[in-house]
Amino acid sequence: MNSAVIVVHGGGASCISKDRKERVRQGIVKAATVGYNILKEGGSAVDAVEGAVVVLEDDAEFNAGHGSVLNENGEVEMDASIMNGKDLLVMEKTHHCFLTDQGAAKFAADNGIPAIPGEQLVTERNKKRLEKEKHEKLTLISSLSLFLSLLTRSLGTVGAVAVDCRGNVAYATSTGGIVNKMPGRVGDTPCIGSGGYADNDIGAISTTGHGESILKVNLARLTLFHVEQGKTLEEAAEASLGYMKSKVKGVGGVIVVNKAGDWAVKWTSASMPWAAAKDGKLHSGIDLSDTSVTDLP
Ligand SMILES: CC(C)C[C@H](NC(=O)C[C@H](N)C(=O)O)C(=O)O
Repeated sequence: MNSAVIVVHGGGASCISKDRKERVRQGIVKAATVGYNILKEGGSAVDAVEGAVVVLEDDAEFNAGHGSVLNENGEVEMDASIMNGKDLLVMEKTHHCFLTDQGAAKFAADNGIPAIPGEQLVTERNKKRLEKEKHEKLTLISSLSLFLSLLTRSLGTVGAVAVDCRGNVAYATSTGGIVNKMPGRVGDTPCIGSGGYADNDIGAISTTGHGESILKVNLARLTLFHVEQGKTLEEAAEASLGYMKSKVKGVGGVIVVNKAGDWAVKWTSASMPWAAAKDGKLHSGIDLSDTSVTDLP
């Protein structure tokens, strides 16, 4: 029997205020705990990553589901993907890999998923964020302010990777994308190989960061390629994030697990809220300096 492992992330954040930090940590810990309990009850890795990501989608602190950032028109347009490492299956109820817009809405309705009006996902914080972004875009004069605005543009994409007791791995990633994006913009998050990847023979990974950069280097598959070549999860993550930075100046973060139950978290953004549950212990952190380990209930 494999030991169950789940790792979750809450995006590649920039500087988070102290009180928000606490709410973010609570959300991340809750998601990891929910996912871990699913695994402990014998649930599959796919069920665990889905359960963990749903917790974060419902939490308005994160840029996914309720609390998603807004596009140029002030609307929510979300991207998400999920994958089973057992058979590389992306969907359980269709053989297709991608569904968008009206087709996705019809598929959800046909499967009994209740429709929620887009406005219900819009929060005051994100309305303000869009206004600020639009204003800054008009007044940007120095490259420093451009850099700072890029750093704060989008934070709170969510993701999870897990190994279940049967040794299957899975990932799920979900996001509202980047604030003030063009309607119709598709990021890395729904794209298999960029927003994540899962293959029992290698491992599972979920990514966050500048979507256009992640897409250009296929960050998820690139990281697992390094694992296939014999690097440790940590070394592989460092190599792929380093490549993305040097090649396209993109920052981001990844969480990775393998069948053996090894796990790693790595980021080149200022910080990345994350939590990992394994062997009854919960590891979590936001900045490089604040990793903590506690016993799970
Ligand atoms: C500045 C970055 C590190 C923030 C990061 N953004 C995303 O992950 C966006 C997603 N990959 C996309 O492009 O649609 C976040 O949400 O935390």
